[in-house]
Amino acid sequence: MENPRKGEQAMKVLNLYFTTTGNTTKVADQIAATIAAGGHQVDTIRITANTSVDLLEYDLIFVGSGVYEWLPGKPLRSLFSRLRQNYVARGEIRPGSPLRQGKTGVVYCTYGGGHTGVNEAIPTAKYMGQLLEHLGIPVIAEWYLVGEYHGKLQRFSTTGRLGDISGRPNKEDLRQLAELVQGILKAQLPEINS
Ligand SMILES: Cc1cc2nc3c(=O)[nH]c(=O)nc-3n(C[C@H](O)[C@H](O)[C@H](O)COP(=O)(O)O)c2cc1C
Repeated sequence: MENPRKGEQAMKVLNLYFTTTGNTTKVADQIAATIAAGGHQVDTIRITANTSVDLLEYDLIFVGSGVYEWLPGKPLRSLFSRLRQNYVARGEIRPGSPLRQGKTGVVYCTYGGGHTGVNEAIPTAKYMGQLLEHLGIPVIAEWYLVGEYHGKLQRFSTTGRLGDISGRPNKEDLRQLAELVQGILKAQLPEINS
């Protein structure tokens, strides 16, 4: 685990996510735990209709959602639409989207892939990444985690393109996720590894 060195500033991390059936919560919880164990401050926010947040207050931003009809959930899309308008009004989204030094984004989704596999999740990750990139925050990773279907669509958990995805994300998925998060933390503090 990469802890910030003594005297080195811990990062301020945003862990913003949307879920309807709980799979993405498991992922967001693992991200939060891994970041906190790395000695950084993390704000975890589950998006609802009333969520407000300023992405520009953070050094490192994780945004995640389940995939619903190929896109993030509506509350996330509404939030991103409000934020985009707000940042345009504040002059924070500029032509050419100049890069902001010291800011980094990661987007991820949990998806069932019942019809076309990961292809139906890609629009979700790309959608979420665009607000960050418009703000000049580079998206350095897109993660696609398999998430079982709950409720009426449950049968797709065993009959879809990805085979039997019951119980996912499972322990092993979350273990691998923690390694990916550690890799992102390492990438933010390269001097520690030199
Ligand atoms: C109403 C609904 C629509 C869904 N649509 C898609 C879809 O278009 N593509 C896909 O890959 N998975 C789809 N899924 C599966 C979910 O993306 C997957 O189970 C995800 O992990 C759900 O995240 P959550 O539990 O955090 O809400 C859908 C699930 C539901 C309940």
